[in-house]
Amino acid sequence: MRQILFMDTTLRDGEQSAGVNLNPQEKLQIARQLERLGVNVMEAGFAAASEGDFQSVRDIARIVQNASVMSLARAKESDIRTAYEALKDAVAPRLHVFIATSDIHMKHKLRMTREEVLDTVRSTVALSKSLFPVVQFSAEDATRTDYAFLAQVVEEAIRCGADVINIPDTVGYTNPQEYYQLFQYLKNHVPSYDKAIFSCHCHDDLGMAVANSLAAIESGIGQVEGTINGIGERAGNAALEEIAVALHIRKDHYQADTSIHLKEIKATSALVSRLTGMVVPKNKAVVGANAFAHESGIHQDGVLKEASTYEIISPELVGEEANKLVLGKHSGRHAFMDRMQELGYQLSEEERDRAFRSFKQLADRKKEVTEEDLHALILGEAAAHDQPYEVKHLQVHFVSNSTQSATVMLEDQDGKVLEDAATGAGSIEAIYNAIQRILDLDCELIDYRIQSITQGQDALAHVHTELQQGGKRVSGFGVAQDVLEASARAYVHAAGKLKRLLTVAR
Ligand SMILES: CC(=O)SCCNC(=O)CCNC(=O)[C@H](O)C(C)(C)COP(=O)(O)OP(=O)(O)OC[C@H]1O[C@@H](n2cnc3c(N)ncnc32)[C@H](O)[C@@H]1OP(=O)(O)O
Ligand SMILES: CC(C)C(=O)C(=O)O
Ligand SMILES: [Mg+2]
Repeated sequence: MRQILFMDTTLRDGEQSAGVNLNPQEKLQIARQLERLGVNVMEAGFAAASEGDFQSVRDIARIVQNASVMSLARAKESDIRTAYEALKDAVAPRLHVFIATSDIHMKHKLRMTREEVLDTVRSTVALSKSLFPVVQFSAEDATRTDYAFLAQVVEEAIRCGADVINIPDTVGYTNPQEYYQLFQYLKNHVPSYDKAIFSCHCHDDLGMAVANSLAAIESGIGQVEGTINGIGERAGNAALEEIAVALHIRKDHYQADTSIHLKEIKATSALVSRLTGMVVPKNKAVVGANAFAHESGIHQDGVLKEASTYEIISPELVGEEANKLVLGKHSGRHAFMDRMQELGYQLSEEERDRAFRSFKQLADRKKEVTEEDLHALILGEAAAHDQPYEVKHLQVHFVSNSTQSATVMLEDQDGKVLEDAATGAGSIEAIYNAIQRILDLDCELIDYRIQSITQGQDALAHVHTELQQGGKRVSGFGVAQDVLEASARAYVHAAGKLKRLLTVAR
């Protein structure tokens, strides 16, 4: 198995994401975590860019023991010497010197001829090599560079001392097949190809950064570059965690090893997201919140029987706690019953059917049915089945700044339907008056409490009531998504008990 080196540039190219600005402490925190992750090289910054960047590169160079620390530098003597000052205390310092080689960049940005660029490559790579044990040279915008000229530049860079040659797809322009062929071309047209390690560096403008990186690896290169969570300039860089996991899961295909401790992936991703403020999309591969979540009944059933039916990556592999079977409207009985058992409910066949029906009704209205919902559901079911009356229908007419009216329909245990209407100062009072009329009660509401037991806009409401009449005091509760419905259920629960007690006492 060949070894693929991982060069992480979260702290340099990643920080080039619009709106991201890491302070030196935050960069140190990320650097420590990258070391734990096991990257071979970390690009700590661009030392000549600012005083703050210089300090960060120097601080990181002083603490990192198990990875090479690198700074970016333009092909300019002053940038190279500044990087040298920042990196001189590193255990394994490395310089990354770059210049653009595409006609577009040379003509419009650098305003240099090919000959001038070649001369600059020779002199700056040689200077870099006189200061650093390891020099990486990048031909910026390589994928839009004339291939013959690129081969010439690369040969000169290796001849002048470059140890690593990076062929960046700076603007995310290439595709897997073309990038693969470009490395093949260089292998065949750069005489000193074998004297350097070739590296890929991809951007995601066309959404192909990871695929392009994997194609480069297939073409035989030794180093891959990218960032955690794929953050970076414009659409970002290749996501290193995705590449590491792809190489691991498809080892049969890529036949390559890495030094990445996959278990550190989740922690690294979370830290980078928190400190940069770049939120990881839920559906992002490997580290998204939904990466190990199954919602549909058929998938959940498969995963419960054998996880590999729908999971090619086990969550534990990347430091994620466990997969998640999200209960929602696409879930089936297997997942529902599995969760019920997990929550400690031993339900009879009949209770199970009833609970599953209620769950499906709730799931139709709610994005995700949470554990609290399930407890509430069972609680509500229990309440509904230990009482003489059930709310069948509720209609409330609300008029602002006026008396409210409600029509309530109840069903008793024999299936008899009872209905009445009443008014009240508020909607709940109107409902309660209607229920009192139906049950022929003249009770006092001692306590009424409402609580949201689940989270979000579609949370379930839990209402508690206490009623008193003729020296008898009873309580009841009701659960529903709608507050008025939960209130009606809670009142009917208590009123049913009260009616029973008063009848027995007579
Ligand atoms: C593909 C990449 O990601 S490259 C890295 C990009 N990262 C950054 O630019 C972040 C840090 N950059 C900075 O802080 C600033 O741009 C600095 C400090 C580097 C330079 O700032 P300034 O001196 O004000 O120059 P400015 O950024 O406006 O322009 C860049 C200059 O560098 C030149 N240049 C660009 N790339 C290179 C290179 N690889 N080698 C030599 N010169 C270069 C440009 O031609 C331009 O030169 P000019 O001033 O003679 O026209
Ligand atoms: C500095 C270089 C390597 C770069 O980030 C790019 O070309 O994308
Ligand atoms: Mg880049």
